[in-house]
Amino acid sequence: MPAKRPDAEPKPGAAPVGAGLPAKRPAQATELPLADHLADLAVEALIDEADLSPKPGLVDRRGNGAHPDMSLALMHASALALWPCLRQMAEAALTIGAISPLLRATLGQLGREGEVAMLAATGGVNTHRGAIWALGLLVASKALDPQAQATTLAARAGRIALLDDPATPSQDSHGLQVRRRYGTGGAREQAQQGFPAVIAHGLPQLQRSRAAGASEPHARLDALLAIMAVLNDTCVLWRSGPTGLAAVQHGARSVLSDGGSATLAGRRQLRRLDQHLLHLNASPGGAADLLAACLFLDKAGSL
Ligand SMILES: CC(C)(COP(=O)(O)OP(=O)(O)OC[C@H]1O[C@@H](n2cnc3c(N)ncnc32)[C@H](O[C@H]2O[C@H](COP(=O)(O)OP(=O)(O)OP(=O)(O)O)[C@@H](O)[C@H]2O)[C@@H]1O)[C@@H](O)C(=O)NCCC(=O)NCCS
Ligand SMILES: Nc1ncnc2[nH]cnc12
Repeated sequence: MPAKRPDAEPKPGAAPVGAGLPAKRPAQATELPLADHLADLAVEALIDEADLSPKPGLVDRRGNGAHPDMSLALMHASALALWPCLRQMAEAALTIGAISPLLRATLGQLGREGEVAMLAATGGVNTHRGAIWALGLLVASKALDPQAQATTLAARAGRIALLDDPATPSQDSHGLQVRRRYGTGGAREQAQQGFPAVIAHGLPQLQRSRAAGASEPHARLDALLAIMAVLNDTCVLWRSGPTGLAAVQHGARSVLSDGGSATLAGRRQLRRLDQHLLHLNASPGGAADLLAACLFLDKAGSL
């Protein structure tokens, strides 16, 4: 959880937290400005994703997976460094009030500033570029319509992503190089289509696994696997090409078809997948970002 901020403190003389409210209502939802609350939820989703273990090929509580330049502490530092940028994105959406070229340009500028903050916090390592993109759009979408549920939020985020940002630098990213080489879409297209990997796969799997009695960490691991099974992850393609992507997608499906991470057979498949990905130097970093988006939508979609 991010550190509690000064403006989260009750004002002197204010009614005690929860006074007159049903006992279980989260105090934070009623006390904080919406932009602060959405930034808190987004950062919490990033930290929950990083902590979740055992994730194949990724940084988690066990170690740095296929990323010699990352660690769990670095992921946490990166997530916390993104709070101001995510808050400003929500604030911009609240102020501008509608999907428009101005909102797109403002989010683009804030996103680039967020990337600078991330790189400063990590000493130049790209820990969360895809997450800034996905969560930035989703936080803005929720700020535009605080009552909206997950599917509507993701679809509206997609409409923002479809707008051009004239200030987008013509930098040759890994994602663009992969797109040229293999003809697949990446983070941009996933957002523009309304995050189908999350809405049609990650979130339903999260709910199915919970309903089947899986613990919360197992349900979240299953949601990650459901995303991995369908995503054209440019992080995987960049590092290990179509062979790596096939291994990720096939391996993730095998865990789920063997009963998921809560079963002994599923855990055996998961261990095999982790070893295989480390051998290939493959990392499903894009799927990890989308798991954070899924966890954000799970909470923000039911506020
Ligand atoms: C539109 C942008 C997302 C840019 O996209 P593009 O594809 O051009 O750029 P990339 O730099 O490749 O970043 C995309 C990141 O998105 C993640 N990702 C990959 N595939 C998907 C997918 N199908 N769906 C969703 N998300 C996906 C992925 O992030 C993770 O991978 C990171 C590590 O990747 P990489 O940099 O390749 O690093 P390594 O493999 O470690 O490299 P080596 O060590 O081998 O050198 C990991 O940390 C995760 O974060 C991709 O990295 C968007 O970013 C953009 O336009 N930004 C500009 C500002 C803006 O407009 N912001 C809007 C704010 S709302
Ligand atoms: N847990 C993780 N490990 C490696 N790259 C990531 N990008 C986002 N989350 C990640």
